[in-house]
Amino acid sequence: MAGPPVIIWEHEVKQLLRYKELIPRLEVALGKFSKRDSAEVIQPVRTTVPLQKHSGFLGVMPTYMENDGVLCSKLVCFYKREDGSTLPATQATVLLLDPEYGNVKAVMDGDVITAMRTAAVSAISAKMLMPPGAEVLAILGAGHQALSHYNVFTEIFSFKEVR
Ligand SMILES: NC(=O)C1=CN([C@@H]2O[C@H](COP(=O)(O)OP(=O)(O)OC[C@H]3O[C@@H](n4cnc5c(N)ncnc54)[C@H](O)[C@@H]3O)[C@@H](O)[C@H]2O)C=CC1
Ligand SMILES: O=C([O-])C1=[NH+]CCC1
Repeated sequence: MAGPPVIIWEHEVKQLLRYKELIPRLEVALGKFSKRDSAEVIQPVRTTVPLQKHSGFLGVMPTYMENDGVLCSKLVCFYKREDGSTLPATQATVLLLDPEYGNVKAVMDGDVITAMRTAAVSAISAKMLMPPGAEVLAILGAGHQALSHYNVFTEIFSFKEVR
């Protein structure tokens, strides 16, 4: 009989996730996804449920990696907030399941995962597309994604200036 799921809170995800480990793992996962081999990665397009009354959406984002034995789904709610609102624009949770039995093994805070994963894949694309010798990093906005993009881009590249 499987025990109850482990809960991994935001401060624990923050301690565990490091760009220097996340980036190579994402590069491997993206490579597997590109092979279009269903034993490597099955990742259907995100399903969204409109939350019209609240100007938002629930997004459901499942993935199965049969060869790696990984079954998980992110649940993310995102909203169009009024200017000056202090409410979060995005809130996410990631569930890790046992693919053989179907029980939930871990419930993880998804906010830090969302911030870091999104910025990390931007950095991976920049590794391939950025002109050599680029000196200025420009970021539009100053929210969560702006901060995580600032963090990863300044960690792995050398810019003279950030705007
Ligand atoms: N593809 C993905 O995996 C993800 C995409 N997102 C998207 O990234 C965007 C940013 O998300 P967060 O950083 O979490 O939101 P956030 O609410 O923390 O930050 C948004 C920032 O944009 C600024 N902003 C809004 N309108 C602007 C304008 N016209 N000009 C300049 N700045 C403006 C706001 O002042 C705020 O600083 C959203 O569109 C969100 O849906 C977020 C998470 C994951
Ligand atoms: O994919 C994602 O995590 C999100 N998309 C828009 C807000 C969050």
